[in-house]
Amino acid sequence: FTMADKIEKTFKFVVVGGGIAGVTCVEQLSYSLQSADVALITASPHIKAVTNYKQVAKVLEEFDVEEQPTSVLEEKFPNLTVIHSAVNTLNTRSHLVETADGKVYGYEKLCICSGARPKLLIQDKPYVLGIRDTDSAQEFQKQLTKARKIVVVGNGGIALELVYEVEGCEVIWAVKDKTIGNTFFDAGAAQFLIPSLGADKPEREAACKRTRYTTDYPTDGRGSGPTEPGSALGPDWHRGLVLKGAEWVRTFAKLLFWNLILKRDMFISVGNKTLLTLFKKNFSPCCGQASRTWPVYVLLTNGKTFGCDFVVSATGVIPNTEPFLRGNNFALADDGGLRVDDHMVTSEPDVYAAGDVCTACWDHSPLWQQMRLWTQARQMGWHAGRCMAACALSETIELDFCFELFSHITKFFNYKVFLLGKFNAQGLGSDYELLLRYTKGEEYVKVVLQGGRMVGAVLIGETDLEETFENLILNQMDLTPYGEDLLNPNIDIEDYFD
Ligand SMILES: Cc1cc2nc3c(=O)[nH]c(=O)nc-3n(C[C@H](O)[C@H](O)[C@H](O)COP(=O)(O)OP(=O)(O)OC[C@H]3O[C@@H](n4cnc5c(N)ncnc54)[C@H](O)[C@@H]3O)c2cc1C
Ligand SMILES: NC(=O)C1=CN([C@@H]2O[C@H](COP(=O)(O)OP(=O)(O)OC[C@H]3O[C@@H](n4cnc5c(N)ncnc54)[C@H](O)[C@@H]3O)[C@@H](O)[C@H]2O)C=CC1
Repeated sequence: FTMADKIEKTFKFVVVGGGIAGVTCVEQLSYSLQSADVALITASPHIKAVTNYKQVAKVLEEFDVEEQPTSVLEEKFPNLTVIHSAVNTLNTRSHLVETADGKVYGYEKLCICSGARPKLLIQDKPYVLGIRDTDSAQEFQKQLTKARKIVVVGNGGIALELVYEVEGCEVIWAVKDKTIGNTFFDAGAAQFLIPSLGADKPEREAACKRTRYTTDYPTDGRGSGPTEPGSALGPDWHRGLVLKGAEWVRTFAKLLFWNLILKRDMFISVGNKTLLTLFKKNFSPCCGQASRTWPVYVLLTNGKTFGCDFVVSATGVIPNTEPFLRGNNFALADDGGLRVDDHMVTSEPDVYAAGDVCTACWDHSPLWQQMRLWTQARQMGWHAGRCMAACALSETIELDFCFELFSHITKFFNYKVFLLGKFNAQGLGSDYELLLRYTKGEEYVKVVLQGGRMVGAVLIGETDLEETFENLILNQMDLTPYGEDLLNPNIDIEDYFD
């Protein structure tokens, strides 16, 4: 039998993936073309739905995200069919997909929103864990309850959240950069945040304009199995999870080894007896661990060795492209994502992609860059849905305004964080100026100026400057006359520019 002999049904639109990109795409399609047959094929039993969407400013947005049963979507959109299975094969010439249960579906237009998975340093469960979906977060939590010491490798969003949240367990944080949080922060911001690592956490968290993610889900055994990747966790994923180690104490050691830097040469020897014995021969004990043996040892490129209960590899993501590549001719970007143009179209006819699986390869606005984030997954899914519908109706649409300016609202170490535009002067070379305002423990404000115009900003703490700064970046006003007054705390900057 060829795939074509087994076709169950042909849909006008098929979207693969029930994460935020896929669900937003499906919603947009079902809403714009109510007579069209739409199918959502997803490996996970629940979908991620955006709720309480609010536009904070022109591009800054916030929303809650809830994990919901797929029936909620089907009830809302009568033209939608949800198929619970993973896509195993795609044939772009015949416009067919085959799922893991052997069923074949035809499509006129397809959107791939299959997300990404952790780029682990080494695959070796349960000694090396990645965190992506609800299952992997629960596995991490389970392992942590038995752990005395863990090594966290990576310096991005997940590592930052983990080293702050984990309690009752010694944490060794292996960082290959000179400062912490390198994917979001420069050295100044890192310096501002470091004291929070040693400090007690506040009893009640500060109110925060941050996207909220709900990890509540029915405990009816419908959780996705280990072979089915679930959707990525998002903001607040650690809320509701107790992240405590075996030693239930409040005072715990958090070791920051700035010089523990390692990457390519990092070697992880996992519970294999031979390796362990060999390894122990050269093992130079540190941190008072001489008398213990550990399930796993980590040798860092600075020559230091650490034993621990397990390693968290928080070292970025790899787009989930594999099932779609065989037999097709997709152009891939250097980061492994499916290359898409400004209409979210891949290099294969009638195939679109959105969210973490794709790489935005259009000419970006000078103030935007792709980062694999929740907000961008929503924006891309929405834009892909609009483009697919417009194409079916022979209409043309422009790239949406949200891609004009990079914006991200989040929270680290219990501080509100707003990132705007070229917040770390990305790609500006040396042709920029920085203005800084820094109040220890309260706020960190950084403005990136180029030719007297604001092109980026980092706001940490309760600054209330986000809307004004977003406006100043978007309108590209010449700020030279204001000089350093721009950040003068005694001047109400909002009145200034009204
Ligand atoms: C721990 C963690 C914390 C995060 N925190 C934040 C944050 O604070 N702020 C923020 O902006 N972003 C955050 N992110 C990133 C954010 O979650 C992702 O960028 C976003 O969820 C990506 O959405 P997506 O729809 O592209 O992919 P995903 O959410 O990964 O969804 C992919 C979907 O595709 C399905 N799928 C995969 N393969 C197949 C297949 N072959 N067939 C059928 N279905 C398939 C999966 O089951 C899933 O439903 C975080 C990520 C993690 C892991
Ligand atoms: N609050 C937020 O906005 C959050 C966002 N996220 C997003 O979720 C996704 C996954 O998060 P992360 O895994 O933290 O990815 P990331 O891309 O944010 O960070 C990866 C980190 O790993 C480091 N790294 C890579 N290879 C390494 C190696 N071999 N050895 C040591 N370090 C290495 C990189 O320098 C980088 O610091 C990202 O897209 C991230 O933006 C995650 C958590 C919170």
